[in-house]
Amino acid sequence: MVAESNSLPLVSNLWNMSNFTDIDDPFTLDRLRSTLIRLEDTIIFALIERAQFALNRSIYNTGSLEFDGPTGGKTRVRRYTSPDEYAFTSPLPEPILPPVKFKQFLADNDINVNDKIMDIYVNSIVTEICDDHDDDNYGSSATKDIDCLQALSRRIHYGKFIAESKFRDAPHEYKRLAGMNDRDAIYELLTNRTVEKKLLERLRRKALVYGQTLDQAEEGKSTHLRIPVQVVVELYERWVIPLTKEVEVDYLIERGQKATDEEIAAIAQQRP
Ligand SMILES: O=C(O)C(=O)C[C@]1(C(=O)O)C=C[C@@H](O)C=C1
Repeated sequence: MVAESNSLPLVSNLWNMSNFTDIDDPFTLDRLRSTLIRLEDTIIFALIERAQFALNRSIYNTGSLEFDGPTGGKTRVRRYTSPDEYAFTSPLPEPILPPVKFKQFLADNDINVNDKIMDIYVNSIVTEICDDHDDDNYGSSATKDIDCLQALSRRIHYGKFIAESKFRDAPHEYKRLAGMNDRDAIYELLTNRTVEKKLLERLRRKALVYGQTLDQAEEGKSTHLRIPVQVVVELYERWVIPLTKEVEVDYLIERGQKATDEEIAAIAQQRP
């Protein structure tokens, strides 16, 4: 049996059934951006969860993170059949739930930057948020690592959906630039500096509020933050946004080069 899902659920977890069957077009830029905003919360809380444990350097020796704990379990409930979930381990066990038929939005592609995310996470992120000592909480630390990695991966690969939406808004222009393999021009065209600035300001406020222990009466005044605000903002500035844009450029190059003139005309008619 194949379960039906008319639209890609954007707010609930995608490997569950959709609550969003009544949304006409779940792929407008505004809707997609609202998912990115919600994922900010997921990422900040995942980092806070990880930061309660020490760095425990030894768990990052080759092979240590390749365990079948949460990844295996979530695979069984079809997490990685969802078009915005990319597993860090393989091979994956077969899901025990029937497959969901997701509405096709993305063009076929095999863009996957999980190796880069893993490298950056291990060498530049977890080292910033955790105290550098060993507290023996290896299992808990690794479990929280998987949560952080999976949330970051989902956010960054969401760039494909954003890119497809942008492509449909300006198909001729993206096809032309992709035809010239002009990555820089595509990068400029997809960049929205106002959105990025607002995002970083919002993130600063969220990290400040979510990171508080609330052991002081007045909100916003707590001196005990569970994670440094600057680390969260820099994480986005240095890694999350640039990697999302890299995914977007990769996707748009492939998308534009493969699109036929007939397809471009049809898209332009749908989204004048
Ligand atoms: O919201 C968009 O338009 C995106 O492409 C996403 C994003 C981001 O990573 O947050 C990336 C590029 C834009 O400059 C703005 C924001």
